[in-house]
Amino acid sequence: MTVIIRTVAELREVVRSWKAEGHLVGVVPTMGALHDGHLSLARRAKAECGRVITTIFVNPKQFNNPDDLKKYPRSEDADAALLRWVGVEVVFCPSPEEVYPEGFVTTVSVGGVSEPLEGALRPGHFDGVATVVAKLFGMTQADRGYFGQKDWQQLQVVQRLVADLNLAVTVVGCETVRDPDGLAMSSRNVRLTAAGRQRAPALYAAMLAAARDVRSGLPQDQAMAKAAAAVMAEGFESVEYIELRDAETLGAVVDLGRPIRMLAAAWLDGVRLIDNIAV
Ligand SMILES: Nc1ncnc2c1ncn2[C@@H]1O[C@H](COP(=O)(O)OP(=O)(O)OP(=O)(O)O)[C@@H](O)[C@H]1O
Ligand SMILES: CC(C)(CO)[C@@H](O)C(=O)[O-]
Ligand code: BAL
Repeated sequence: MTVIIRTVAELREVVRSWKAEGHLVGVVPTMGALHDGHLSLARRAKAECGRVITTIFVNPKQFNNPDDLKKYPRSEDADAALLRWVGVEVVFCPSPEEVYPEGFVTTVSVGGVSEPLEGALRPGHFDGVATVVAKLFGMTQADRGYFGQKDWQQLQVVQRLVADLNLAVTVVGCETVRDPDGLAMSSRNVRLTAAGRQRAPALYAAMLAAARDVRSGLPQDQAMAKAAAAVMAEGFESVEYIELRDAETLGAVVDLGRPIRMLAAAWLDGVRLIDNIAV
């Protein structure tokens, strides 16, 4: 049975009873408007944990753009139905006041890995993410937390947060789920026009081509510039970045022996798409 819980007190009560029964508890943090990407995280959590909580909370603190927050898709009833189908035990849907009651003043700020790319382009975003994720770990007392590789930099920020604060949770990074044409699933995709949706897979295609170019010896800068040009030729409004970075620190690639990630952000139809691949 799937139960919807809205208060921290009730959640703590349920988790206390699960732990007393010896269950491993998994948490899948989301902002709702669920798609198969989210459900893949929930299924993985179900396979690995005795009890699973999916959280649905559109966290105002991580939106640097008020318009983006206002337009963020919300579909709680449909989300609950999908989670019931996957069999998660609890859907935790707190109100903003429950998460940030009067008097709340703490901000968790992860250095280093939070600073470039998304951190530079969305000021305050990762402070908002780190703060709410730390709170969700505290509220759920989860043993395992499931995050998507689609938000690669976020995943590295969460790993750093857990390591630096010695949080007793294991972070599990899950593969990006894509539509058949290659577009990474994202809640914001519903805001694309039909024509934009047709063009959107060009981002992933350009990244795959750039990875092939780099492997066959084209200098990094030229390969990334070629990819950006290919995306613009498909009618994207702008490319914020297509870059190769150290996969863990998100710093510049200096050691070719370490894992490298290509990360991109681009605007299409007024929607900001992000993606990343291993190189
Ligand atoms: N296509 C995907 N494959 C795997 N995991 C995903 C995918 N999309 C989102 N996730 C993961 O689901 C969790 C919740 O993400 P979130 O609710 O922000 O959804 P989203 O689709 O990324 O929405 P948006 O990017 O528009 O904010 C995050 O850990 C995120 O990385
Ligand atoms: C991890 C998260 C749920 C925190 O609000 C959010 O950033 C997301 O949906 O990726
Ligand atoms: N999926 C990452 C959360 C955000 O874009 O705000």
